[in-house]
Amino acid sequence: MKAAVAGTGYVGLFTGVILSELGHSVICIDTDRGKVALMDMGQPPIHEPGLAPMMKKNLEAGRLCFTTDYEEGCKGADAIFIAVGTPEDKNGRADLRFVREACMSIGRAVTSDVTVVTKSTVPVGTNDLIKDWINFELRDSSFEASVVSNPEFLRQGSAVHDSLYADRVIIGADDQNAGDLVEALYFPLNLPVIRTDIRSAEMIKYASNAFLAMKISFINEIAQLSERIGADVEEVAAGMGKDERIGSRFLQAGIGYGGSCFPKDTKALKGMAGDMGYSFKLLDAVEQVNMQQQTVLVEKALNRFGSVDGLRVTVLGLSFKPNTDDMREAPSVVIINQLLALGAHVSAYDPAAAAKAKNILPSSVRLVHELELSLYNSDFVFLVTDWAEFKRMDLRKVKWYTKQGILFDGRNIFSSEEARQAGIEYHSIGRPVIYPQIVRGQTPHNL
Ligand SMILES: NC(=O)C1=CN([C@@H]2O[C@H](COP(=O)(O)OP(=O)(O)OC[C@H]3O[C@@H](n4cnc5c(N)ncnc54)[C@H](O)[C@@H]3O)[C@@H](O)[C@H]2O)C=CC1
Ligand SMILES: O=C(O)[C@H]1O[C@H](OP(=O)(O)OP(=O)(O)OC[C@H]2O[C@@H](n3ccc(=O)[nH]c3=O)[C@H](O)[C@@H]2O)[C@H](O)[C@@H](O)[C@@H]1O
Repeated sequence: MKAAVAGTGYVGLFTGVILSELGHSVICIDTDRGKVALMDMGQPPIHEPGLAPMMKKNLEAGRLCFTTDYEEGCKGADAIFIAVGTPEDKNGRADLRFVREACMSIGRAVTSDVTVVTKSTVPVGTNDLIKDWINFELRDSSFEASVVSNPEFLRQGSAVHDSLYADRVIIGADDQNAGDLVEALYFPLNLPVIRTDIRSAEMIKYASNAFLAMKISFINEIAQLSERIGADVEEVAAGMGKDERIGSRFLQAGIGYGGSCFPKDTKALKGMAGDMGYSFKLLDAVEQVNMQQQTVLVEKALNRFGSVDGLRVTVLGLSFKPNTDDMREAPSVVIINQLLALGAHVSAYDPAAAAKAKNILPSSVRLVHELELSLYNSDFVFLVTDWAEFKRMDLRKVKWYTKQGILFDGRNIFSSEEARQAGIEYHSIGRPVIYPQIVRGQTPHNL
């Protein structure tokens, strides 16, 4: 089959690459010329493990190509996917500007009846608008658009796996044939398919993201309490997660969720509820806890040192999660700005996100290109993103290279035992502080 995909961010590019991997002929359309030129040469504009070889293979096989031209893209397409961004607007609602522009371009370009498949995360009811926007452009022709809601559930950093082995494919369609067409496109993946009406499909996406965000905020509150009460949140999460009704995933306590979706989608869902005269009380708390959690590392440092004014801090990890260079809503930005406001000197290291971070962080942040170098001579270390490179690190390096061997781990990537053996002072989330073995006559403060 032939598919077109409008928008080549994470979701659009993956939709295109995966559909071409399944043997379909795919053309991806993006208004960003620079991006299209890059992708035409086989270079993905995002850092995502496994993407580049898959993209190159399908480009070379002639199943995948890129364009800025909607007429070229839409010509003969059995289905046209919309995967443009739906960022937060100034009121916390989803900004549908790009979706609307894509619809207008599709409506002007198609030369037959068309099935439009919405991958972008859009508020409930938007697919009705999408249909209207496209059909308005088609008003002088005999053609008509059908719409299908097909939300995306991939995670950045594991998008190849998530796409090939998705837990489910949601197909929301009022038109049976349009729904069948989308189901046929995914057929080779042999995934569980759930067919629903359009509004339920739209809601499934927001409800899923909000629920996952709630799970994270819940475990972060348990972490706060564990610290105060003398429990270990890692033990608690492991014990809770064994209950199949709860499940072990998304119970990792830390410095709060970030990224391009949880923050904006929880706000948008709250906004949708508000528009219906309903106050979504749980989501208020989820957001509040998340904001509080982004400040815990700095609070711990203030408790430990009294003031961080003039101290040198190494921040390990800048992207909002590992295996991506995405800096959107990254907790690192909030944390670094807090540190700078308190007079600390910040050096940072990230295995992939330095280039993107450079445009976002204040110029006073020293971006270092090697882990060991970033540690050298600092007063303490903040671990902010759980990159595998940090998990593999010999923890003794914190003792060897920094002034006092003090690590604040915002992702709990080391066990208390590892910290003990490395002889460092180790502060983490929801667990007791580990101090190096006290040598006679010394306290943790002058070790
Ligand atoms: N990033 C993620 O991991 C996931 C994102 N989503 C949702 O998917 C949608 C897309 O998100 P991202 O891929 O992160 O988007 P993005 O914001 O990274 O990229 C959007 C792309 O669309 C292009 N674009 C804008 N207007 C256009 C137009 N009129 N025609 C063609 N291209 C146009 C932009 O140039 C850009 O390349 C959003 O609704 C998001 O909530 C859903 C699941 C996962
Ligand atoms: O709609 C979207 O865009 C996507 O949003 C999330 O995916 P993503 O944002 O890529 O990454 P996650 O792995 O969900 O992590 C989000 C944030 O939560 C944090 N997190 C995650 C899990 C956890 O247990 N604890 C925790 O703090 C991560 O560090 C990160 O900052 C969802 O997991 C995807 O299913 C969804 O498709």
